[in-house]
Amino acid sequence: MKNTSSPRRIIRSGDANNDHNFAGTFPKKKTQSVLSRFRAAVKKLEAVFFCQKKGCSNTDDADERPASQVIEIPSASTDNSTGSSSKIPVRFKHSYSSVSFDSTRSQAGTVIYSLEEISKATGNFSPKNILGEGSFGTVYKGKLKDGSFVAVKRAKKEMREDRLFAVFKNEILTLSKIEHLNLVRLLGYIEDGDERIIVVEYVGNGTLREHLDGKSRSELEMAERLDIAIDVAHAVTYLHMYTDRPIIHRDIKASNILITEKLRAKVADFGFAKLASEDPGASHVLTQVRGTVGYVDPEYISTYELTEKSDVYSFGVVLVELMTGRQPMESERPIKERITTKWALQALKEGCAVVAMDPRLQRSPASIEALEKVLRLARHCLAPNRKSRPSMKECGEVLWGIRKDFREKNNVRAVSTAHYSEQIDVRKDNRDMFGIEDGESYEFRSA
Ligand SMILES: Nc1ncnc2c1ncn2[C@@H]1O[C@H](COP(=O)(O)OP(=O)(O)OP(=O)(O)O)[C@@H](O)[C@H]1O
Repeated sequence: MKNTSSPRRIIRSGDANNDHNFAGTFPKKKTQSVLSRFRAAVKKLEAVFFCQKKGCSNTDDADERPASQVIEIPSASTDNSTGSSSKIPVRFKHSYSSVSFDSTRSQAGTVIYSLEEISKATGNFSPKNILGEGSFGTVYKGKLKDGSFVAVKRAKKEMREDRLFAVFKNEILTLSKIEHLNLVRLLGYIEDGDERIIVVEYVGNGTLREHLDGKSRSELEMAERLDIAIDVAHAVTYLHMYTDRPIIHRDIKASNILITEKLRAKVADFGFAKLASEDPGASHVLTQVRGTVGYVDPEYISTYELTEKSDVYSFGVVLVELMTGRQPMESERPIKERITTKWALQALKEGCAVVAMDPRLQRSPASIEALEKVLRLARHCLAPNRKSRPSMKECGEVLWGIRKDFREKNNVRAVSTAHYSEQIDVRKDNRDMFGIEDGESYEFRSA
């Protein structure tokens, strides 16, 4: 997701071609039934995938974005990054590969909408229905015939066809495999002429970044921030552990976390996601570096090796954002504060984490304790060596503990506050009873 201040994407080009494009196009017979069109599409993609596996083609990675949206880091001249896969150190305990599809599962519940239907739903893509702009294109709010709301992601026309197809396909195929309360649900898609549209669940309360920037109606207190962190941890744990093959999101960031009316979180934007190999022994995939500046695992940048721990690193950055309210990089700040993770973890180290606490958060012993614990977990997630980082599941468990302690301590406070307000109420009753005006001094003596 993107707003004007959102960080830029990284694409590191020219390295191993272990990633593959989805080439080809969907069939376009409009008379076909919705389901049979989707099946045909998946079959075609499977054919391409198997062809790639046999070495028929070795195209570049799927998810290039337009040049204006990405940073291209020149490929390193070291032997693992010359662009020749033969020079890449083959350290695959197991290998991750490009997406393969389970045609029966991936179709479940997905609808192929007609352009007319979606055009109508969005008021002919009216600017007043624009929810935001991303590197893929414009996102509109749509209202379907049944009255339900959807988010309509319409790809930019000027995007190069093959690149666009790849991003589009990656998002559809990844989303069609998943179903979790904390992940934005794919509802359907459109491929019609040069139109590429993805229809997803509408999440109506903005992004986490907007909330942290104070651009939304509701303030996020510590309790809500802990809930959101847990929701994201659950969503990513599900991607890493409970799908048929692990999925690495590769772009976990505050602007890709959508907030519901109840202030819970849903992770969105699967344009960069990757599926793991079917080989259960594999430990990583060699791939072009994708992600957003400030969130990308430095070990992934330097080795090109992608594992689930790269998502854990990005999650560590999000934890720091949640506690400080700041963006990962703030160039207007004094030098020491420009890289938010560094600044906040230094404050933690010096025993003054509260200095880095979001000024919007209420200060209480319970919230300061939660802040310190979350920053400690973030430090763990941000470990330079991925082996030292916790799994996403462990992050979720630690956060559960933090939330439990916070709630208990907060409840104690709430109870004592309630007791205090009860006393105040009693006093007020007594005032009323004795007709004493507010502000007048009074004294009650026990009988
Ligand atoms: N499901 C949704 N429900 C409601 N609003 C959404 C939804 N998806 C996206 N948006 C809005 O549209 C904006 C752009 O989203 P989009 O996913 O296109 O960005 P993006 O392509 O991920 O950006 P980038 O790729 O540059 O990170 C978001 O910031 C958000 O405000």
